[in-house]
Amino acid sequence: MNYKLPKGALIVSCQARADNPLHGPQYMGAMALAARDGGAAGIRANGPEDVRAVKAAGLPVIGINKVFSDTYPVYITPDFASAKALVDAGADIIALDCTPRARDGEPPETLVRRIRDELGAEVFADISTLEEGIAAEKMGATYISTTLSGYTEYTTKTPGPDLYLVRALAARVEAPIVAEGRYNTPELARAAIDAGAYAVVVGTMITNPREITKVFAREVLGTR
Ligand SMILES: CC(=O)N[C@H](C=O)[C@@H](O)[C@H](O)[C@H](O)COP(=O)(O)O
Repeated sequence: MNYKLPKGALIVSCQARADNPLHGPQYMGAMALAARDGGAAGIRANGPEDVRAVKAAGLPVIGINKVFSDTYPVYITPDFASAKALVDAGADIIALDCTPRARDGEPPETLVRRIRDELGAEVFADISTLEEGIAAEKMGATYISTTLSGYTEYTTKTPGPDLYLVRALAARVEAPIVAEGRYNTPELARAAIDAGAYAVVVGTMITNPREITKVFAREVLGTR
């Protein structure tokens, strides 16, 4: 199988919410260029505007569309329309929440099939447990990513990444496993590959200067 993401890839997530001074496609486009020049082999970006901007780096783009709801916990590309907007903007791969949690509309198995068949895009399943990863592979997801470990109501957020989940998935799933979430040092990113990950996504510690500054400030000011 020919995957759009190369094996052993470092993927850089270029995201900045509205409250972040770096919010906006101009900044995220520049982040993607910097990430590419530093050796990233793929970019993860949120929303059609940022996806369009990060395409300029010429790397495979994993698009997500965060849509928050007062009623449902699922917010990462929760429906077909949000996925289609990303493909229209140039995303090569669509990441979506593949947990079985309640959402407004089609279940993940239908979304995965429609994204593959109707939009012709690879599917990147964001999951939080081993069982969800096994289910996402059966749905036909191209990649299985640990993105949501620690961010669902039934998983625990540890200070570090969930390397146990990477190992467990690598032992049970044929599809490429992507390690994502709190890979905050180069050593942890490498540990993910050693644990069986096909690729690793790093966001905050590469592309969020505010959060990186906080880490330094806590240490320097002794407010840890
Ligand atoms: C849970 C959720 O919504 N995660 C998001 C998914 O796109 C992003 O906010 C994370 O920054 C991304 O997963 C990378 O992780 P980290 O920033 O820890 O390297």
